[in-house]
Amino acid sequence: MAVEALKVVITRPVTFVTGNAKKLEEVRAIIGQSIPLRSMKIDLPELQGEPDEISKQKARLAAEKVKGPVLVEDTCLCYNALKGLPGPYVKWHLDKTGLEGLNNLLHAYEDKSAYALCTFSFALDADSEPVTFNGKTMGKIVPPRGPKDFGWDPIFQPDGYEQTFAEMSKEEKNKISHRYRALSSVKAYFAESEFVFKTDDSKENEQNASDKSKKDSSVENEKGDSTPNNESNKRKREDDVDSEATEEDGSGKKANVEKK
Ligand SMILES: O=c1[nH]c(=O)c2ncn([C@@H]3O[C@H](COP(=O)(O)OP(=O)(O)OP(=O)(O)O)[C@@H](O)[C@H]3O)c2[nH]1
Ligand SMILES: [Mg+2]
Repeated sequence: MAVEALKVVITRPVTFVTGNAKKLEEVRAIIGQSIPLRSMKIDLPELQGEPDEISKQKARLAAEKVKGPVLVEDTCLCYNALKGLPGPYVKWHLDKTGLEGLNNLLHAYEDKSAYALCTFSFALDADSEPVTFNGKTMGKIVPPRGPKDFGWDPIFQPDGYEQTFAEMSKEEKNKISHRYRALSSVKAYFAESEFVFKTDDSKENEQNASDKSKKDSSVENEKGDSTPNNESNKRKREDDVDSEATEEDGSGKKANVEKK
């Protein structure tokens, strides 16, 4: 009885909210079946500040939209010579100046060391304080090598490896990446938590994932409003989540979280 009283029953899968299809791909590969998960494309605002606060605020905004349990993440690429910059602002550097620009930022410095940082936040609902999980991979910034299909992977060479993230197989990257490390903590948190998932619709959500004809939801079309330049908002980035990667039940149900 006492143990049951501590259980928190969650009746909907955790919604991973992102606008980035490549992130989603890696998150799915790393999480596997360990947590009931679906995804939703919402372009959350690009916030300023420290990584933990940015990630927590993303979770609060996502939980307000989803009205249920959410997982979000924010990724930083931090140069030691620049005291952690570009950090959370790497997306705009990449968009505006490309890989070459990201490389040139270190032109005047001998120290090319850097780290990739991933900060996940989980919020049970819009009223709960988000819980944050970090993962870091140390490495250095090098001239681009490898396929250019995901962000700054071609210029990041993790310590102890001769290859950049882009040159590695996905399986190899997912064993050592910032995202893998942060998700290890997320998985441990759920394994040790008082949460019990009773998600009748988990089958349905898996089907939605492979339903290629599923149309974009109204939530999906909501845009964050902090993009510094409308032009870059209009441009379809190759790593944007497309309708194929979107799973959304569109129910707008209230948070299905019962505290027993
Ligand atoms: O080479 C890479 N390897 C990675 O492992 C990785 N993870 C993220 N990124 C890029 O770094 C910026 C983070 O910004 P970010 O966290 O705000 O992401 P995002 O806006 O694309 O999606 P989201 O915020 O909707 O989840 C964006 O340009 C991402 O494309 C990566 N690039
Ligand atoms: Mg973002």
